[in-house]
Amino acid sequence: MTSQQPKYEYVSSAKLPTRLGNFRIHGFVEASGQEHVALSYGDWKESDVVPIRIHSECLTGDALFSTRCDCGYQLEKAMANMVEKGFGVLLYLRQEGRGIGLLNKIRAYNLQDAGMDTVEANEHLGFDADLRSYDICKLMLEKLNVNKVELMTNNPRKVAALEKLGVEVVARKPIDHGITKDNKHYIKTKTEKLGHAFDPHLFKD
Ligand SMILES: Nc1nc2c(ncn2[C@@H]2O[C@H](COP(=O)(O)OP(=O)(O)OP(=O)(O)O)[C@@H](O)[C@H]2O)c(=O)[nH]1
Repeated sequence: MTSQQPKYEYVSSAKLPTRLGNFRIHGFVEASGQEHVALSYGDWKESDVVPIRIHSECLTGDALFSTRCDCGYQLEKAMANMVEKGFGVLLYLRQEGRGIGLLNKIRAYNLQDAGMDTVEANEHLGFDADLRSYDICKLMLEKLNVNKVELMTNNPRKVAALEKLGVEVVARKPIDHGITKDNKHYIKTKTEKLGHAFDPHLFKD
């Protein structure tokens, strides 16, 4: 009998003091070699509903303070919410640019500056609007002893993906954070074309 190689593996964890509080970082790897991390804050019981954020990598927004998108604002707000609540988990997935990668995202920025929206720009480059997978989240949550979640997101695809994986999503917590003059159009497109649950009044001038 041949043993099947696991698709995802837990690797290691360590303390991660941050500007927002003392987290722990947990490393995971896919069979393809793609690395991902989870951050945990505080402690919880198996029966607790744990506030979580599933965040896809956005180097420009998360690390370089870009205001073209709302990513960096949401990341910070989600981590701050966990500290305020006393516990929580961030699943940080390395799927940059909704899966098209950093350099294609930069190409897409140029197309957006020339008048396309974020979905049209992806399509122009030959990609679907959203190429992400959330399958690894199941192993990450199991490893962290999380059974029931309150998911911080405006993206209905994330809720559906978790439910399909058998994770109990007790509630969705909206994260309408970080709307700027630079990203208003981007967020409006996510709402109109990708089904994100933003309140339309947020886009009014
Ligand atoms: N293709 C493309 N991707 C972008 C652009 N701006 C940001 N992104 C990517 O969009 C993704 C945003 O992911 P998340 O922060 O998980 O959020 P979301 O799917 O928008 O949903 P929320 O949970 O509601 O925030 C990241 O992978 C970013 O790199 C863009 O202009 N074009």
